[in-house]
Amino acid sequence: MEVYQVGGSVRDRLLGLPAGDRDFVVVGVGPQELEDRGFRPVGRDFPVFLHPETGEEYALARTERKQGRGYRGFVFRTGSGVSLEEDLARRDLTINAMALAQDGRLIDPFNGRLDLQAGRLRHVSEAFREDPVRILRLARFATRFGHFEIAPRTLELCREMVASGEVEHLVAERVWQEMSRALMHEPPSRFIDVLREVGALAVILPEVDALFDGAGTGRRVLRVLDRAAELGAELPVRFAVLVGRTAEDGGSIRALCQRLRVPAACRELAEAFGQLRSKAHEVARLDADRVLSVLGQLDVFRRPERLQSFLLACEADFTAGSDAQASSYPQAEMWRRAAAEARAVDAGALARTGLRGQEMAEALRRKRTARIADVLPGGEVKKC
Ligand SMILES: Nc1ccn([C@@H]2O[C@H](COP(=O)(O)OP(=O)(O)OP(=O)(O)O)[C@@H](O)[C@H]2O)c(=O)n1
Repeated sequence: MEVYQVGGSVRDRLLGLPAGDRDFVVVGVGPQELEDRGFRPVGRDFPVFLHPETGEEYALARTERKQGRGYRGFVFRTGSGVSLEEDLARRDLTINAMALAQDGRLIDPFNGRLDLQAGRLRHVSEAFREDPVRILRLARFATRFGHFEIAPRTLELCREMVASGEVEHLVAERVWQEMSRALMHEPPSRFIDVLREVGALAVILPEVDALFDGAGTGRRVLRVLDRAAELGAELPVRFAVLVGRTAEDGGSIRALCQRLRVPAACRELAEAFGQLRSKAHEVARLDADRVLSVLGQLDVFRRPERLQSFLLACEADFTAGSDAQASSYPQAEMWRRAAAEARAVDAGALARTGLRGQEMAEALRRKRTARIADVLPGGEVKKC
């Protein structure tokens, strides 16, 4: 049996990048022979096996052919008759379609190395069409390798795939998997730009796509996204600034997140950012009651860590782009101090004085607003 290292680990090795997971292709044997050698079958849809010692993935060389729509619509031919070249030919991009033989020889029938050197993302063959996830992967690689260009025919192919309705059948988990990885590269706006360029954004994130129709909100959102990346923001912050402003058109961030099965931490921050960003910027003009109400909406009493992410999203929003007056965000410090003061009120001590229910809530509110007022620039409590 012949064994070849294939896919992303070969690409990254040629780029001199640290090795991630290695994948292997096995040629010249069938599934039974691999099992006889102690490999454990794991693939539900494809014949993939784990090496008995290293646990690395070994797949039988296979060809795929599309049957029906969506991610599960594959039938494939596999077995000892499929060659390495046939296997490589059904892969997505030339830079991902190289193989390394055990003696160190590079097998590169589609000139992946040349494309890697030239900084070019190019599909291997028309078989690219078989899997719409590849559009997202293309956009992700374009983001990860920021200086790479996408071959015109590859872009055209993606547009044709979108036009044929293929992208509508993407499984939510796969979309989120690619998007969440892509947003962590720099600058993350490239991911959105590529998806827009091929028309896929309108299908995957129509709410975000719509921001590009009118007064420049879309471009502005992308600047904020890149600024969040510059500030070293985590995924929830990047996601929040990307989708937060879709609520302004009456859209529902919740519905968007449910559709894509976005994790709760990302969804909650996006909703908070969407609702509260303007108030956060204006803290100097808010009275203590309003400040307390925002802190309550952010749930900072039960989840103090949320404030930090929220403020980072707001900072990116406030300081992004050429039209920003400010490069710093002093509001963040005000919010932190206000939150610290509000949290310092001893609710337990109040409860021990015998206050209950509404009275207790009111007393707590008054104590908190009094302390918050001390650290606000105006220094006053609104009388109500
Ligand atoms: N939709 C897909 C997914 C994967 N592949 C092929 O399978 C290989 C392994 O895929 P995967 O491990 O998911 O990604 P990598 O390319 O290794 O990239 P990353 O470093 O981002 O994991 C890819 O290189 C590519 O040859 C493909 O052709 N089409």
